[in-house]
Amino acid sequence: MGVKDSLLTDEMMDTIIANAFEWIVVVDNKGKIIYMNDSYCKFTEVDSKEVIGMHVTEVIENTRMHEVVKTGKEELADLQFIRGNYMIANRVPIFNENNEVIGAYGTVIFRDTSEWDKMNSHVKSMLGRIRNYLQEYELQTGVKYTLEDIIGNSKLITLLKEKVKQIAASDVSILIRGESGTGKELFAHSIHQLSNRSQMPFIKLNCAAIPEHLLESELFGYEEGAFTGAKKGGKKGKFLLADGGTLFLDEIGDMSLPMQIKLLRALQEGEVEPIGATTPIQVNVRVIAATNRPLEKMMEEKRFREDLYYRIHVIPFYIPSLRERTEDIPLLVNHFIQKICKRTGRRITGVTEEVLLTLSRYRWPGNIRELENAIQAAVHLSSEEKLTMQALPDYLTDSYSIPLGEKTLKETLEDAEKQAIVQTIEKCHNDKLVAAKQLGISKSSLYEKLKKFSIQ
Ligand SMILES: Nc1ncnc2c1ncn2[C@@H]1O[C@H](COP(=O)(O)OP(=O)(O)OP(=O)(O)O)[C@@H](O)[C@H]1O
Repeated sequence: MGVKDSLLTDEMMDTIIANAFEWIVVVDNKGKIIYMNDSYCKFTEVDSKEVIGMHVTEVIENTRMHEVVKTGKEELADLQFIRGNYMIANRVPIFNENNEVIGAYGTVIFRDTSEWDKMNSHVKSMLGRIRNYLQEYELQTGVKYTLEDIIGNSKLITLLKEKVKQIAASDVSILIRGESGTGKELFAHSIHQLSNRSQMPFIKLNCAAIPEHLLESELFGYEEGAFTGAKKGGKKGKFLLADGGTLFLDEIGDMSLPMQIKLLRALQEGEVEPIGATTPIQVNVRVIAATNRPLEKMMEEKRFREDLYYRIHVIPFYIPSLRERTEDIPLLVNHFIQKICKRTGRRITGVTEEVLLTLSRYRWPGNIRELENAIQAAVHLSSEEKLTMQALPDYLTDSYSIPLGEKTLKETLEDAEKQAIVQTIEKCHNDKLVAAKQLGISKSSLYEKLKKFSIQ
């Protein structure tokens, strides 16, 4: 709605601009004043009608408005000394449709830079306090991320963020599924941070990273002298460290069957028995588990226990891959550029259209982690203000080329067929009937192909 159609009348606009907190001056292309608002006139002790037509240098000390109409270049946040004070001035040229400068407008934001200094130091001290508080909170609880750290405005991510808010307080177990690098850990932290346990510890254990024989002592701890090599005083297990808080079991699909039994027992009984202990210890822990493994198939093959599955799968939580939400790529790219520039002191303002298109087309098997690494490499390689195709790692720009000479024609065609099937099923959110329709084949022939290519 334009000003003319709105309830705002021209008189109202005049009053607002005349008394605006900012001082405003408008000049023509010769530097002659055509408007100066009341508050600016009061300060410079001139009459708002009399100044019209005067050269701006006759009215305002140290002005550069007459220069801006000559250069056509805006000058932002410039310091200008007026009547004994440094002020912060913005000067912006005005162009006509032929791109000729027809004038300029200037604003002065702070009448006195001490106001600005005060405000600046106040903001800085607040930021410092918040940072200290966050560091302390991270140190005390282990929580590194909150929902605000999850970047993305696609429908899928927005819905997931809503779901986090709904389920965080419920205190039930959650199983987060999703490919590697999709942000499972970020979501686990955010759920804990929004739960009633947020002031208690968030403890992470990567079940795939710990050798089988050490996993039990990592989870449940041990008593002094429990085995040769045991530490003096024993060791607290992750369960006890997480008491009152949340235990995040990453890569739970990689846990061996004997460990699954022990974990299930601890979850069911609410108690753990450190190795070498004679009595169990009560614990109150919420478990958030994560995996990229096909647990249902593993259950069929008796590689994952059904009872444990149902114990941890109270609320399923699926994080879509990056290729299912390419709308998030521009925001993520900017986020990572800013993050990396802040860390390295580089000045990169964005990416070219071509780069954005390339990034949106790539399949991102390593998801957001891979995107972050690619941007990091590009920022380091770039000497331009915007990231260009030259700065992108080769594999991103070559991703559509066919590996000539490496595969037979039959294999190449099969690869393409497989890729088309996987992508379509993902796009249809696993609805095979819809996917078959989109691929132009029957449901039974889709199932045949899934079997042929061992697609789960
Ligand atoms: N939505 C997001 N916004 C910003 N950064 C993200 C987002 N999702 C993931 N990341 C970043 O991507 C990286 C991988 O995230 P994370 O470790 O949570 O993934 P994951 O799914 O747990 O991976 P894995 O299964 O390999 O453990 C981290 O550096 C994280 O900060």
